[in-house]
Amino acid sequence: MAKEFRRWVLAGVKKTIVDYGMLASGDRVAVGLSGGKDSAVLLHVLNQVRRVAPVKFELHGVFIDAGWPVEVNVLREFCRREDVPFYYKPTDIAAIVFDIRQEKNPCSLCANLRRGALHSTAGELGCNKVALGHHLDDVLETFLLNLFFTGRFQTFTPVTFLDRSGVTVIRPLACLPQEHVHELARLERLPVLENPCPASGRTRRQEVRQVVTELSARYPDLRERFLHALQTAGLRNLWPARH
Ligand SMILES: Nc1ncnc2c1ncn2[C@@H]1O[C@H](COP(=O)(O)OP(=O)(O)OP(=O)(O)O)[C@@H](O)[C@H]1O
Repeated sequence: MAKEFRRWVLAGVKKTIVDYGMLASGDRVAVGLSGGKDSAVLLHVLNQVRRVAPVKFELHGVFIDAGWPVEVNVLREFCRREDVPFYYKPTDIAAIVFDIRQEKNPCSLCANLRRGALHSTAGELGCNKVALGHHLDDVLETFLLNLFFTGRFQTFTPVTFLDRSGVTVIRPLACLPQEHVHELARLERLPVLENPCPASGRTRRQEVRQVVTELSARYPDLRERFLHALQTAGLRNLWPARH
């Protein structure tokens, strides 16, 4: 059963990679490791894809240290086990967000700074791609966050080319619901670090996550329907721009 599940997840991720043309021969991919389950699964699964894929690409694990105490050696050891080089980048992000800027809603600034540091570190390492561990629940939550708080239809895309840094961001787990990502992390006993962020657990994203949990108890196919809607959305079905 567990073997079947592993195979099913691997096949799903491979399909997403092929469907969206995420990887090509010669790619050097910086895999953003946050210490959380999602990015641990991302590295583990990409490494399996690497072993069987017809295209040859490299993986590099990258951890951006925002300035909170974390057990970085756990990530170093995880990368060693996966036989992937590990890079550690110290930064002052926590001090900028909480002490200097004293942000009331710190999450988006913190995420932007971490992402900026990850892209520039990828560039320093000669990586042309950055892989992030966002899964289908993240895509849905981001869609709802944008709808509820900014009035826009907008969410992460599976592949995004960034003009400024010249790197391409890929999200190989984008079609996989969170419960499957977490189940694989459990089965494979992947390392998970405690999130030391003081804002963790009381964010708008947590609020929307609760909404998704409630809605999916009532409409169990919600995530799959949302994914289908995203993959088949046509502008014809939306309103035209106003004159
Ligand atoms: N400190 C970091 N260093 C490197 N990459 C990071 C870092 N923080 C986040 N990332 C990357 O960005 C993705 C999305 O970040 P986010 O903070 O939303 O994490 P998450 O959805 O809780 O996922 P995870 O379970 O991996 O922490 C992560 O999956 C990871 O690939």
